[in-house]
Amino acid sequence: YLITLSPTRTLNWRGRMKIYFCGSIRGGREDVHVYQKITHKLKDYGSVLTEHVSDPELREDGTVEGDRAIHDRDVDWLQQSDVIVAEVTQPSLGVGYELGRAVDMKKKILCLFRPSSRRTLSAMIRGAADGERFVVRDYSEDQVEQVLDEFFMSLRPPTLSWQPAYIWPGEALALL
Ligand SMILES: O=c1[nH]c(=O)n([C@H]2C[C@H](O)[C@@H](COP(=O)(O)O)O2)cc1CO
Repeated sequence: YLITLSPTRTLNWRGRMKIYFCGSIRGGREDVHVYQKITHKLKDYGSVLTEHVSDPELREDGTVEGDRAIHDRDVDWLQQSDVIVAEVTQPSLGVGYELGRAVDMKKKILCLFRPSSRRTLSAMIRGAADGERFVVRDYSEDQVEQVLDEFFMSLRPPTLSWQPAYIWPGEALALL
């Protein structure tokens, strides 16, 4: 009973996550095709709150009122999200800011960097990695799916302390 119920719960949890995807907008749109690939794959794992980031048609005017609305909406989405995935190859102030706020909110974070760009990732991102809550992965474009699968499969569902009977023995061991 325990063994059959728990994997189902875990799968349901994985497919229903709220995912905040970060990618450069005003920092430069050169990598938008990679953002599309990532967003497409992320949908296997839940809903992507920031789908507009990967929209090649995205146009924004940059008015003060508009910017405040974008900022407040995005901070609210960050708060709601279960996990943050950021493509950090193209440097972006907004993405850096989002990551800093997300660290403060103690969110689970995956940063994806492509060394083939010949850029060097900021020390404030590479140096924030702890391999647990803040993960930085070097990857190439053709590895998008594999890298995301590995990351999401490594996530553990939140502990349901009020529902201990549904914890699979394997998970219970992992939580110890
Ligand atoms: O129009 C926008 N909409 C929006 O959601 N953002 C957020 C999401 C992106 O992950 C990030 C991009 O920041 P930047 O524009 O500084 O590159 O900021 C940023 C802008 C423009 O700065």
